[in-house]
Amino acid sequence: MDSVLAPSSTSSFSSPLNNNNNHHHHHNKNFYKSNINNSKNKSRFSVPSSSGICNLRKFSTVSFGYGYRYGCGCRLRRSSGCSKIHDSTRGVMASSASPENSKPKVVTGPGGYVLEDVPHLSDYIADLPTYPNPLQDNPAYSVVKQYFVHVDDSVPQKIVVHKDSPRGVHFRRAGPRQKVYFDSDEVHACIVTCGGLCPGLNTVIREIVCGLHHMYGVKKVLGIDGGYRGFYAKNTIQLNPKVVNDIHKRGGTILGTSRGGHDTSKIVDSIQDRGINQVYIIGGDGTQRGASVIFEEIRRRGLKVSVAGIPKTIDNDIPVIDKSFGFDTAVEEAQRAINAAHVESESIENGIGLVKLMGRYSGFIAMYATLASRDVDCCLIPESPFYLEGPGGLFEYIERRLKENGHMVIVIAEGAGQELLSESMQSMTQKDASGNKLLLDVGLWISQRIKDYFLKQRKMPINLKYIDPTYMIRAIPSNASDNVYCTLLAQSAVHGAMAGYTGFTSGLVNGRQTYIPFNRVIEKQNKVVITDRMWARLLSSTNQPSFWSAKDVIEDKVDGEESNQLLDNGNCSEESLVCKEITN
Ligand SMILES: Nc1ncnc2c1ncn2[C@@H]1O[C@H](COP(=O)(O)OP(=O)(O)O)[C@@H](O)[C@H]1O
Ligand SMILES: O=P(O)(O)OC[C@H]1O[C@](O)(COP(=O)(O)O)[C@@H](O)[C@@H]1O
Ligand SMILES: [Mg+2]
Repeated sequence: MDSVLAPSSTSSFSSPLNNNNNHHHHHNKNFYKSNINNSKNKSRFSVPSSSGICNLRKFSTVSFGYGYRYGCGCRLRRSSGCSKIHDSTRGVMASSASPENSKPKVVTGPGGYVLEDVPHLSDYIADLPTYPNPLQDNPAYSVVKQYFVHVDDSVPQKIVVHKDSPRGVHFRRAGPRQKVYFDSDEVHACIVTCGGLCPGLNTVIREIVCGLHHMYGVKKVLGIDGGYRGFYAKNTIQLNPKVVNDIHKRGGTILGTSRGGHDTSKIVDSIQDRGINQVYIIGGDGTQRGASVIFEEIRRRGLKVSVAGIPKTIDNDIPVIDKSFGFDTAVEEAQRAINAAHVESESIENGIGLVKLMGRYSGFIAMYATLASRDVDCCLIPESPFYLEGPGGLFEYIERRLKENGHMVIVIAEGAGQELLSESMQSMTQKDASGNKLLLDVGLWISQRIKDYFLKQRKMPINLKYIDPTYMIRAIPSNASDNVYCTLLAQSAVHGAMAGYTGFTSGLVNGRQTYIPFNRVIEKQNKVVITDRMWARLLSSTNQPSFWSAKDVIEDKVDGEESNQLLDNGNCSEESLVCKEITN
């Protein structure tokens, strides 16, 4: 690595990698106190409240960059006794700290090597003490040849390269570090789950709690009830290995979830008030956006609080990562609905089995469920516009399949054909509490259109059975492979937070666990690329029309340059998940 292009914009930048010689502070419980007292703004820290002086030993946060930012774990802060001091402190912080967001940390090296690094607490807090990683005394890990991840280990985003290709973008490899930035007793972690359900949420919760407890001896873990708003509007739940022991066998999230309710300053106030110093945020694209602004506010206040995201999305629409947890489970569960549709349609004359699957903007579940099943004759996804009437349209294809085969199965993603629906129904302006567009039910709509066309227009008897298993798929526990995947994601997040990294999402890139900066997971959406080989495989397995005219194909070949470029820069391998990152 030869240069840091854009380190954090805070006053002091010290690489976490070079900062391993501070462990002489180990067990110095008065560390914060002594350093605060050494600060040139020392007088600010001894303002008495009506209930006495706040216990400096309880301070969970320090920053020396501006000399007078601090946080406090004191429970009295919201009470009349302490609020004046703390509120005024927030005022001071707001006026003194840099208002702009942190800049991406990019490190370059020889041969076109680029590391898109994640922030570290030491980027904005000077002289943080480090401690030996407690894992080195863990008997389970004593057999591991290489205990700790090398400080320079990184994972390439693109693994298909040419002889002369530059080394390209890399992400920091996840895993335990030799030195950690939290003493076990000092850690007060919290976990929150936001957005829609996804198989595996409980496994991630379980493994964060057990990982913190068993690997790092952390005892204080708080569950935030009901998503982001739970930080300031709900009770919390104490979590320990006993409480979470068998939750991975249940669907949903034991913590509850919600959409909307993201109030950054109330959330960060709550984090500060409770003395929380590690925040684990499990959720989809919206949640990671929320996590990113929470991180920025925490950094702005100079708090020693690590923010770690774990990407959750049943739709698999988060970019960079190979695939999201719960996706395999969803594809597997979708087989049951597709099988039912097949059995039903096969058993009656001109039977049509129609299955709606989730996928708001990305049709991965529908595509993979179709490819896995082999009973599907047509798969409709949001990325591939289709039309109903006329040559090359859906109705013509249905009629042909019924004549050839006597029955057919159609899989449709919930976000497919929305533009056709909005033409015939009122426009889609409604949004959910998080600001996501509320979709019209494409399954009911298309069922009706098919029935009207064949029964009324063509006077051809058909039997259509519509199955909507969407919430049944989302609500089940994760399968075996997702359980293992969830464990790795959760443990990686724990290792990262303990090592002082922050503002990162834990994710699988080319089969290796990495830390990805928030900006990379929130800037785009992962989409099926319909001009790539995986969609061609699907078309050839179903024999469905592409719904593309020759003109469209030629036009797309011209536009295609862009998507190929995206593919090159993206995580997508044509042999695994074929995808495209689009800008929101
Ligand atoms: N741009 C944003 N900034 C801050 N918070 C957001 C943003 N988008 C969504 N959120 C919050 O993230 C949470 C989950 O978002 P949502 O879109 O419902 O689900 P998901 O995270 O699964 O995509 C909600 O509480 C929502 O308020
Ligand atoms: O009815 P809800 O809970 O809003 O969920 C429906 C949506 O949730 C999803 O599963 C995606 O949810 P997320 O954005 O939370 O990942 C979509 O497929 C679907 O449109
Ligand atoms: Mg989402």
